[in-house]
Amino acid sequence: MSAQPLVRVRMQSACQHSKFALQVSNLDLVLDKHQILHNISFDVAEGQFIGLLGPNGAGKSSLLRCLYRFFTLSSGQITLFNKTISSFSHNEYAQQVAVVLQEMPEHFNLSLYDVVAMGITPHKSLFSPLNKADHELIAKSIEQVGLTHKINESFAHLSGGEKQRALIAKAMAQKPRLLIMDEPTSHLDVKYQIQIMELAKAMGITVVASFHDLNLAAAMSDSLLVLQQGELYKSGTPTDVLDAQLLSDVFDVCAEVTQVPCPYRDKTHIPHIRYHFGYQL
Ligand SMILES: Nc1ncnc2c1ncn2[C@@H]1O[C@H](COP(=O)(O)OP(=O)(O)OP(=O)(O)O)[C@@H](O)[C@H]1O
Repeated sequence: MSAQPLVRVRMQSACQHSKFALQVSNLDLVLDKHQILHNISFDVAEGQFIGLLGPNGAGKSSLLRCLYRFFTLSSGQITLFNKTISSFSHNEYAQQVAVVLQEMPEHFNLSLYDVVAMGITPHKSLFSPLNKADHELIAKSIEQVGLTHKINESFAHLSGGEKQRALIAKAMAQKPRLLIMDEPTSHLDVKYQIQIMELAKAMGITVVASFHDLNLAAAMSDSLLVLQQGELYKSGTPTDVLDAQLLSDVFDVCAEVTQVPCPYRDKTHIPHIRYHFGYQL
């Protein structure tokens, strides 16, 4: 691995003076005596869309689990809007951070509507009923993911992709300031892979999302973080990060990288990867 010096990375190219949503400092994670993450530091400016990349086992889910407090750091610090994440109460954190995972939670007896309504819970006091604005927000969130026709169906009976879209709608109803997504498009057909990421982007909030589709990550992300063997290997804009050398060194594939116009940013280009096949020959 052509390791780069581990520097404190500031991902704020689009907005030099905005405040940081997230600051990760010298993060180490040790599980069962194994060092899973090592000395990870980066800052994310508010409103940035960050793509988290790396091969299988690189530590993407583990890093995201640290961000959403499923794992406790072995050392280092994470702050959300200048406040260390361990100092938030459970409810305060749920008001700020929504999480969409690739695993499906079991909601056996709930309708799609009920599941999306759960997104509003952190903002309601105990036993306070949903009001008209809440119902409108739930219906609008469901409409935005294209599931209005299934609104009263059992969540358990939805397809994998429909469940994933329902969980995005729940995150939208939650109105978070940070959205964490761990491979949220894994069950989706290609149209919804793009649409879900565009919906997340349109929320206008800070997003940290892991991807295996590098072209989708390049198109959606303001900045990329590349992990390898638990370390931050490279970071920067998609154009800075994704080149043939990195794809060979980190992902062990042979590919050609060209620059194509970016659908989201005028006059900018983003990398487009074309993989070469024939590894078994
Ligand atoms: N609870 C755990 N206990 C021990 N080791 C773990 C635990 N969770 C993850 N690991 C290990 O940490 C490493 C990183 O796993 P992680 O799931 O974070 O990788 P990833 O980049 O998300 O991989 P993938 O792309 O395959 O989902 C792996 O070697 C994994 O076996």
